[in-house]
Amino acid sequence: MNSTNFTSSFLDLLPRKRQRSTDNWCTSVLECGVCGEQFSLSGDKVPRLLLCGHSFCHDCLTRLPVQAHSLVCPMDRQITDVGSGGVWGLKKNFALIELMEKLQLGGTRINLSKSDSPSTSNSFTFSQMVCCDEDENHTATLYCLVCCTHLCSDCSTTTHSTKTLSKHRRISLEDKPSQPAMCPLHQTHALEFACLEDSCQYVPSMCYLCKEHGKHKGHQHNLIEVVARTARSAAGDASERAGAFLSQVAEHIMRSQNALDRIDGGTRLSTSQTGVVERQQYTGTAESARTCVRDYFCRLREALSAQEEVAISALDSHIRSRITSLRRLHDEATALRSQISTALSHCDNVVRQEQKLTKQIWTSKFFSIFRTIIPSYHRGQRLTHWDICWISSSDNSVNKALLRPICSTLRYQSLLQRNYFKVMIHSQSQKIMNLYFIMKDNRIHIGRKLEIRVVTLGLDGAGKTTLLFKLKQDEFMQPIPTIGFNVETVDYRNLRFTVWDVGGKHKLRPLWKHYYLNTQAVLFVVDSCDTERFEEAHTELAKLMSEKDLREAALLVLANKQVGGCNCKPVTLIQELLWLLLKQDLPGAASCDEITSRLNLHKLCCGRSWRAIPCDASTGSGLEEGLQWLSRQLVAAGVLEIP
Ligand SMILES: Nc1nc2c(ncn2[C@@H]2O[C@H](COP(=O)(O)OP(=O)(O)OP(=O)(O)O)[C@@H](O)[C@H]2O)c(=O)[nH]1
Ligand SMILES: [Mg+2]
Repeated sequence: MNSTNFTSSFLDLLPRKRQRSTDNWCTSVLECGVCGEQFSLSGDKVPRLLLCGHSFCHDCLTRLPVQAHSLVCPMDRQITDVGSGGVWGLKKNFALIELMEKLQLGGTRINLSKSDSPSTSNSFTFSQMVCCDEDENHTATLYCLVCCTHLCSDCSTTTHSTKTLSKHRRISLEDKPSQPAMCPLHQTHALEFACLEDSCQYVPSMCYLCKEHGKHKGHQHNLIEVVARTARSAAGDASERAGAFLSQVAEHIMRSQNALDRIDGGTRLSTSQTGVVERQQYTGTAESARTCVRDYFCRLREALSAQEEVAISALDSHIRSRITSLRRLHDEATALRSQISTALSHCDNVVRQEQKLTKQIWTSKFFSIFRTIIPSYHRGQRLTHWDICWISSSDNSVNKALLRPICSTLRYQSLLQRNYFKVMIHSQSQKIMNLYFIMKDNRIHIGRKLEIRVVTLGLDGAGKTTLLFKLKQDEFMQPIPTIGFNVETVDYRNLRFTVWDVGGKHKLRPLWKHYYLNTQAVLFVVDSCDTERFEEAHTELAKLMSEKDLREAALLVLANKQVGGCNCKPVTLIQELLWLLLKQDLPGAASCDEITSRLNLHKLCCGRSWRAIPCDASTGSGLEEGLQWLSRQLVAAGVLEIP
């Protein structure tokens, strides 16, 4: 039945005098304002309520545009927030639904159906007043499914009073099926019962004959209406639960959407005072957090840049002060340099004058020496290479000037010794200038020092390193045992001794041979107190003396650890105490003569220039004597002569 039928039936219910005035009201209240179709109690045409109070059917609302979860009322443009659940989130217009239900139950026949047929779906049907088939004056309230008759209550009792007819099933007229379904096997009988047997393989609906005599005989069964009502109520419950669940889901969706909106932000519609709908952009918490972080780092950068400025300005001021002080120092240094230059030039002048003077002095000194030598020669005393020695040097300038007058003088003399003459010619031809005259102990030297290579050997603990440091620095030290070697240069008069001190431990002695080559003198140190090791010292010395590379080397045996460098034993209490305090030169120290004898030096060093000298590294006594002897021996051996 269409909407017009429903409206007219409804209006029939109203008092006649009100029918005309309420005509428009019924139309607007019971019909959707968008599609113009009547509302239904459920389904697509159920009325849903907007915030502004207007109701529209569900179907039309779903077709309206939703912007930012908001619907605009097609009537008055008011905004309704539908949330994330969409149209499903809108409340049904229960007042309208209740009204429609009351109209249905109000004694007047209202047929609220949800038929699938297009003609009846989604519409109410108000049936006409049905008369009782037995008596037209009666209004039918029952329908007999077997007789297919409309009956009032009284007529139903009277007509179906017999035993057979009383079994006819009669239903309320409201439940009368529009087209009663007929049994396919017994086409004159309606389908009244439903089979409840799970194992039944036949169609579950059955007629009376099927139940009593047919395939469903003996099966559990119930009335179709009862089964349908049960099923309907179960479906209703399920639908209710689904609806509740749906609203829960919608609520969750709405909450999550709200949370998302709070985080992300977005757009919302709002109505201004003038009634214009406006879009409003709002920011989420994420953007606020980003802004906070940006602000923080911005402030941090500003603070850093301020600190940078402060640091740079402090650095600048420090640099400025340093530059100022350095400039001042530079100026002072420049002034000092000019003063020193002036002083140097004065010094140069003085030196030049001094050199002239020196040259004259030396020339006259040489002449006097020559004058001494030459008369000696005249007297028959022969000049040997011991008396005159000539050493080369790279320093040409001064001595060339010195040699010239000497040479000329010597040429003038006719009585020159052969060696002497040869030396002078040699010097002229090669233009080598340093000159040494060694006249017995009376030496004169001009030029650089003579290099002498000396190696110090001896047993471990003899005092080699102590002696070396005493020679070099004139101080008594407590050295650690030497592993490897020490080397020092010691200047003595016009000589420069390069002294190699090699460790004397037993396992280091095989390394001694690497120091022999070009050695001009050997210092063999003996611990005078360690008498028990004299034999060992003798053995090592004997090995040394047999070395080919040391054949020409002078040997100086230093009997170390002797007080005052002499052989005296401690006789006074003070001497005794000194020995004990310094742990030197114990009373049992052997004398130099004893050491000479114990080491058998006379035999061991036969044919070589050697000497044994007592010494003391703590006081340095005996060292001067040793060096003096050594220098003489080297000169005597011709080590200092020009080859
Ligand atoms: N009483 C006394 N002790 C000395 C003297 N000379 C050295 N000594 C001590 O003897 C010890 C050994 O001295 P060093 O110079 O190390 O002996 P070394 O010959 O170099 O020994 P190595 O390096 O092992 O070959 C040290 O404790 C020195 O202080 C001395 O003249 N008198
Ligand atoms: Mg040493």
